[in-house]
Amino acid sequence: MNDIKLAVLGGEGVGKSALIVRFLTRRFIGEYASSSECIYRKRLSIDGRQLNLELYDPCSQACEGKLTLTDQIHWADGFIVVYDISDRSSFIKAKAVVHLIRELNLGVAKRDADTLVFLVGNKQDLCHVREVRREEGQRLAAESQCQFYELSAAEHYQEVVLMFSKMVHNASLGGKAKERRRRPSGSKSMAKLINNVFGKRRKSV
Ligand SMILES: Nc1nc2c(ncn2[C@@H]2O[C@H](COP(=O)(O)OP(=O)(O)OP(=O)(O)O)[C@@H](O)[C@H]2O)c(=O)[nH]1
Repeated sequence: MNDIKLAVLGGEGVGKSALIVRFLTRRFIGEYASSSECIYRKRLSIDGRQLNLELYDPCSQACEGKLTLTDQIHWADGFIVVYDISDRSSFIKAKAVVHLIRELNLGVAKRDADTLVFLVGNKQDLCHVREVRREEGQRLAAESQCQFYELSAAEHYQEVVLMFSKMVHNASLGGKAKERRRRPSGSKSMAKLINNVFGKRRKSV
């Protein structure tokens, strides 16, 4: 069975957990416990093949044993780099992350380079307070050979699922045999994820 490892990266509060939880549970919850990094696991069937999906959700705050960004990049097969369209500083951070991925992935085959980094402008529902134009995201994606999405974890369930499904599909075709840096701890089962979302959320919506 194939293992697919995806890292959802980006600045603080851009909606990384919201996107992951939306994809895994269909739900959008206003606030998430985010004091620790974690890996969510899910079994998927894509094109008739069974896959073990691991989704890495980093913790933006300093926490013990936290993977460095470089470690995160080495660990993953594919990257979803998220910014918040209503926060320019998050776009600058996303740009830096994309550039670092490109620097560290110089040896990756061109086909993989094109398909395995997605740039995602989240919180499209906040377009009335937009600070990053859609064209800027598109330009960065084109310059950096990423696929571009602008969507809202809060309002666009179908788009979120499509985006993750496309990435899983691309990563499953990548057939990567690269050395993986496995994390023995810090993983969460679906039960724990649901507990995290519903039992420990910081505040309700
Ligand atoms: N309006 C709106 N708010 C969103 C959306 N996605 C996430 N949020 C909100 O943005 C805030 C941060 O969301 P998180 O999912 O915790 O973001 P994160 O990137 O995981 O945060 P850290 O782990 O702390 O870096 C929360 O208040 C979410 O409710 C969205 O699509 N639209």
